[in-house]
Amino acid sequence: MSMIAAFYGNKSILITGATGFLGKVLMEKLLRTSPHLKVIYILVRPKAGQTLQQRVFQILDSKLFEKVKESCPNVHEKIRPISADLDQRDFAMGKEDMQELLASTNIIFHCAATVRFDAHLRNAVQLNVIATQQLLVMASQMPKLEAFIHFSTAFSNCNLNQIDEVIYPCPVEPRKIIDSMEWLDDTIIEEITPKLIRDWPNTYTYTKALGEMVIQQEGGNLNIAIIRPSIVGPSWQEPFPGWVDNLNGPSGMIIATGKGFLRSIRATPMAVADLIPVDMVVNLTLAAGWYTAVHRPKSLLIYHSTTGGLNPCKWSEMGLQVLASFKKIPFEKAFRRPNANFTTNSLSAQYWNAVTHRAPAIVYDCYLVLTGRKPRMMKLMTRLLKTISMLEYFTNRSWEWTSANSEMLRSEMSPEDQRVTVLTTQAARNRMDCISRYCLPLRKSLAG
Ligand SMILES: CCCCCCCCCCCCCCCCCCCCCCCCCCCCCC(=O)SCCNC(=O)CCNC(=O)[C@H](O)C(C)(C)COP(=O)(O)OP(=O)(O)OC[C@H]1O[C@@H](n2cnc3c(N)ncnc32)[C@H](O)[C@@H]1OP(=O)(O)O
Ligand SMILES: NC(=O)C1=CN([C@@H]2O[C@H](COP(=O)(O)OP(=O)(O)OC[C@H]3O[C@@H](n4cnc5c(N)ncnc54)[C@H](OP(=O)(O)O)[C@@H]3O)[C@@H](O)[C@H]2O)C=CC1
Repeated sequence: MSMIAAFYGNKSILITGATGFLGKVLMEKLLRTSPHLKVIYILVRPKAGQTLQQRVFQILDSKLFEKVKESCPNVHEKIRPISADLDQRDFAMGKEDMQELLASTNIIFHCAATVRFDAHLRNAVQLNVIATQQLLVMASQMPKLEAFIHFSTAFSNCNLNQIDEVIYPCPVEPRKIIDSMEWLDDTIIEEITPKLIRDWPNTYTYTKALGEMVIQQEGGNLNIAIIRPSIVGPSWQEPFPGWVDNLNGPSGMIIATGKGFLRSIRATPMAVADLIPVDMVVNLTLAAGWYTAVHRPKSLLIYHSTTGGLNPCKWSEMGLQVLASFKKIPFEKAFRRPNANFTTNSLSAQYWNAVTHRAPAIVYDCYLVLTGRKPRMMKLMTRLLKTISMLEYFTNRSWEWTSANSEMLRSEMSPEDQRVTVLTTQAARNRMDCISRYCLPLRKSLAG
C-alpha cells in the first residue's frame, strides 16, 4: 500500500489554482489515488456566465478525469468549490466558507499565480506576493493544518546560474514593494519596473522570488515546503501520456512549428531545455506534502523539480525531435510544411524574422484581401514574434539546479511508494520519451 496515498485518505485539502494546468493534474491524482480523502476545497474565482459548479463540471468532463470517474462516478461530491478572488482582501470569500476552511483544512496546496511574463507589476505582486501573504495568515489560523505546500518556479532565481534549494534574498524587501504598490500609480510603476526587477527578465519570475521571501519571513511556525518546477510539460504517464491543455512555455511554439508558422527562433542549441512532465511535478508535490506533515522538518524545505542536472536535454535535441515528430505525423491544414532553424544572434534573428515570418504573412494577407477575405496572418505573426522575444531569455541560457532534497525525499519513501511514484530524479532518463509525446496532444488540441 502506498503510504503517501494512504496519508491523504481522510484529509481535508485546500487547493488554490485548481482550475489551472498544474492544479487540475494535482486534483486528479489526489482523487484517483486517495479515494477516501474527505474533501478537496478549491478556491475558484467567479467567471461571467458560469457558476462555480459549472466550472467544476467542465473540468471533470475533460479527458483528464475519465479514469477517476470510471472508478468513482460521484467524484464531484468530493470537490467543494468556494467562490474566491485572490486579488481581493480576504479573497472576497463568504464568512461561512472562511470559517469552514479555517476549521477543517489539513493540507494546503497553493498553486494560484499569474504566470504571464508581461503582467503589470501591480497585478503580479497582488497575486504572486500579497495573496501568498494572505494565505499564510489564513493558514496560521487553521488548528488542523499539517502542511502548507507552495508552488514557486525553478526560475525564481534565474538571475543566478547555479541555484541551490535555498531562498535567496531579493535586493528590495517584499514589504517595501507591497507598500509602494499602495501609493504609486500604474504609470509610475511601469516606469520603475525595470529598475526594481533589475536582472530578472520579467515580473513573473521577480514576483515569484518575492513570494518565496514572504513565505520565509512570514511563515511563522507553519510546516511549509516550496516546490520549484522548471518548464512544466505534458504528462509522461499519469493519468495517461501526453495530457496538456495550454499553450504556455514550449507548447505554443511547438504548435506554431507544426503549423508551419514558426520558421526560426533565437536559441542556443547547446543550452539545456529543462522540461519536466506535469505528472512528475505532482508526484513530487504529493510526496513533499506527506513528508512535511509527517516528519515536520525543522526548517522550510525547497524541492527542485528539474531534469537538467541529471541528464540534460539540449534545445537542439528538442528541436530535432519536434521536427521529426511533425514529419511523421503532420498537422492537417498546416500553413506551410514544418521547417525551422535556430539562430544565435539578434542580427540573424531579425533577418530570419523578416524573410521567413513577416514576408510570407504579408503575401498571404494580400492574397486574403484580393480574394475578399479579412487579413489575419500579420496579426498572428506579430503575436508569435512577441511571444518568441519573451521566451528568448530562457532558450539562450543554462542553469544548474541542485536536487538534494528531492533525492532525500525519495530515500524516505516506502519501497512501494518508490515503485509507484516517479519523481524528478528518474524523469531525466525518459526525457526523449516525454518530448516525442509532446506533439501528439498539442496536435489534437489544435486540429482544424
Ligand atoms: C548544433 C546542432 C543544431 C541543430 C539545430 C536543430 C534545429 C532544429 C530547429 C527546430 C526548431 C523547432 C522549434 C521547436 C520548439 C522549440 C520551443 C522553444 C520554446 C522555448 C520556450 C521556453 C519557455 C521557457 C519558459 C520558462 C519560464 C518558467 C516556467 C514557469 O515558471 S511558468 C509558465 C511560464 N509562463 C508562460 O509560459 C507564459 C508565457 N506567456 C505569456 O506571458 C503571454 O502568453 C505572452 C507571451 C506575453 C503573449 O501574450 P499575448 O497577450 O500576446 O497573448 P496571449 O497569451 O494572451 O494569447 C492570446 C490568444 O492567442 C492564443 N495563442 C497563443 N499562442 C498561440 C499559438 N502558438 N498558436 C495558436 N494560438 C495561440 C491564445 O490561446 C489566446 O487565445 P484566446 O484566449 O482565444 O484569446
Ligand atoms: N506551468 C509551468 O510551466 C510552471 C508553473 N509553475 C508554478 O505552478 C503554479 C501553477 O501554474 P500553472 O498551473 O501552469 O498556471 P495556470 O495559469 O494554468 O493556473 C493559474 C491558476 O491560478 C488561478 N488564479 C489566477 N488568478 C486568480 C485569482 N485572482 N483568484 C483566484 N484564482 C486565480 C487561475 O484561475 P482561473 O482558472 O480562474 O484563471 C488558475 O487556476 C504557479 O504557481 C506557477 O508559478 C512553476 C514552474 C513552471
